[in-house]
Amino acid sequence: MRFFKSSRLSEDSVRQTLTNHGVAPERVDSLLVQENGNVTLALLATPAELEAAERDRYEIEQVLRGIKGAGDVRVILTANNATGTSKTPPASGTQRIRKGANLSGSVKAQTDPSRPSPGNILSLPNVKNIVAVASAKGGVGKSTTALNLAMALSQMGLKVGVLDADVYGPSIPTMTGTTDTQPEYTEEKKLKPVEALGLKLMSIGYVSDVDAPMIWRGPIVMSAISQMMKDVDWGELDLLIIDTPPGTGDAQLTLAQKVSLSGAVIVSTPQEVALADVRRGVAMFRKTNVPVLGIVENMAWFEDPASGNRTFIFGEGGARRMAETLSIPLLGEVPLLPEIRAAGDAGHVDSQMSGSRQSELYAEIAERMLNELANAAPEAQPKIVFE
Ligand SMILES: Nc1ncnc2c1ncn2[C@@H]1O[C@H](COP(=O)(O)OP(=O)(O)OP(=O)(O)O)[C@@H](O)[C@H]1O
Repeated sequence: MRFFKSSRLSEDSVRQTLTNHGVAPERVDSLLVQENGNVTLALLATPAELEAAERDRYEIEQVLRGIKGAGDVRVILTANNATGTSKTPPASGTQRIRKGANLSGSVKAQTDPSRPSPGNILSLPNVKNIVAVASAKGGVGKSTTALNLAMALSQMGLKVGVLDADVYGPSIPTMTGTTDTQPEYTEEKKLKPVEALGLKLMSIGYVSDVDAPMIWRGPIVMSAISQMMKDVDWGELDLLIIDTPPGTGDAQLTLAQKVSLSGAVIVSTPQEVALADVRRGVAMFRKTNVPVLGIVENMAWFEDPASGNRTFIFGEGGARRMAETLSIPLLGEVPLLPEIRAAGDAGHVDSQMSGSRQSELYAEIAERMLNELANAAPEAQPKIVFE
């Protein structure tokens, strides 16, 4: 899609208005003024100034809405890119922007006496369960697990959404072949999730320019995630799976504290060094009273396609032992399967699903996870009958 400067409302006049209201030009990360007067502005903010920046964001939105000729106005906060340099300005005649997101809306704040931060708990009224899929390290197959698990749950007849909150490397658009899809808006100016593979999908990759590596710290990660939760029209869902950013730092802790999670699934590879991280992940969720539904051991072994012989590249049974030690269920062991990698990279995760080894493995994992969820929060369960 190409955007052209408006004859009525120009980028220059918006910039001038911003300057008049004390917004330093270097804080403008990107600006889009569409022909119909819609304005989308990304403002730079550092984690330290986030609260004040949120107030600014609101005020600036009001000011821009007041300009003659302005249509929909969206102001979003963003972090500096890794080098601290601003991005290349748009070519003349057209204006480039992070994919625009209408990220204003409402979310029901819910108090939960069992959580350490009873204020600011984010829940979604029509979503029965929110489950985080987490890993202490990147690259262990967290997104692969989140997506395949979501698909297995959907194939059981549940309404499932996936929120790709892996701000460091959103991979759900690639894995679902939806990188070129831009979410549309509802009449209420909420983002419609992208629908693919029977799932409702939303990713930071749809609403942000992911070309530039970003520094995302806890508050900014949380701000992005809460915007993606509350400003997306998820509709009724039995389960929303959150593909979380890898790690056990402040970003993950904030997420565990502030999102009303029904539970967490931890993904790990089997080697000891990875398992040491699992302890930290489990401790973090336990500290925030989020039930750990279990561990998925990914890349558990390599299986020779010809002979069926297994090679335990990363060691054998590590996650099983760790699950026993920590008294959490082992939801499943997924071997290194070339078709899992190929399907994920090609954006055809569903191509191997029907009746395949992969589909059976993830169906078992999904079934165990639902059982754990039923134990953790029996009153919030989706109704499902196994035959
Ligand atoms: N069981 C598996 N067999 C074969 N390939 C796999 C398996 N699990 C994951 N992969 C591949 O490993 C790579 C990393 O997986 P994925 O993106 O899911 O990891 P991640 O933990 O989400 O990583 P990041 O944190 O960097 O996003 C992908 O190319 C994926 O297709």
